[in-house]
Amino acid sequence: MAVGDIVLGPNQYGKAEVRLVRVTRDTPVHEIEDLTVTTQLRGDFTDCHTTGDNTLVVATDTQKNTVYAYAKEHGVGSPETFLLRLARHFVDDFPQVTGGRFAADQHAWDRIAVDGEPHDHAFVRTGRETRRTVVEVAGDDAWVVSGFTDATVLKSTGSEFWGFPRDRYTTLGETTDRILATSVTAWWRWTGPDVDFEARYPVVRDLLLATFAQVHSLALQHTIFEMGKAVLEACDDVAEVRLSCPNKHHFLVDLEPFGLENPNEVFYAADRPYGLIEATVQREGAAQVPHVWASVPGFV
Ligand SMILES: O=c1[nH]c(=O)c2[nH]c(=O)[nH]c2[nH]1
Repeated sequence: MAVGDIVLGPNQYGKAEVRLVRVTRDTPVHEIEDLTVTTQLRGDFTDCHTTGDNTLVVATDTQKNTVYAYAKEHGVGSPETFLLRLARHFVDDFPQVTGGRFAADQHAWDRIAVDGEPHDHAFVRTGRETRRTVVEVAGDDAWVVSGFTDATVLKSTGSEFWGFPRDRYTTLGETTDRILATSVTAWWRWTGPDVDFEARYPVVRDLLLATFAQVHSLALQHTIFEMGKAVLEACDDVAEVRLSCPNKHHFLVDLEPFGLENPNEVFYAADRPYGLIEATVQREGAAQVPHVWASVPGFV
């Protein structure tokens, strides 16, 4: 092949955002699991792209059907386990599939309370954050990242911001007591695929949010580093943590024109612009896996 010939570069394909609701109804107390699943296969698909020969193409419709059939046959369980099981099927059962990317968002439901009791089969979607996972597979290797988006958190004190450089464009005042609010997007990479994800996910998630609450913040940068550090210190099965946090500014309203004092009580919650603070927290010298992070949405 001569230099300059047109060739196919990296590619993947699959079904995006398969909406799956699995009801477990073995007893009168039903359980629901609600996921949005994306499958993307990688492998020997050159002929399809270059000549239209579909001999090796596992149709995206088949991929979608497999998601539903696997939910019936194997149940869902943790989204991570569900994706690993799907990934192994596509890679092990189709020789042309060498790997892929598999992603799931989990939508949370609570039981509706009736007379103070949780109802057996009626649910309300919670406004909580969305749990997410991405699984990357290449041959026998698998990498799993878990995380969540849109966990909106606020502390009404315990946050300072001062000591920053001042130039002729600086108007921001220094403060030793402000509201700190953000919508946490957090992702962490597990050291391997053999993790009890259902047990470990809430441990990491709760630790991140508890650290947000407990750290006396000198900057949002300071807080998010401490959040990641707390997880790495407590969890041997987590290799690294990535956080993306918009600084949801709360500006003190000037009530002086109305003859009122405002000792950090009345704020204007600004929408835009917002500071966007992002960081990776990792173990020194640890091996990096940039190809996994390249497929995690929402990171620079
Ligand atoms: O926690 C903060 N970090 C910043 O970098 C910054 N910049 C700013 O204007 N406010 C803040 N707050």
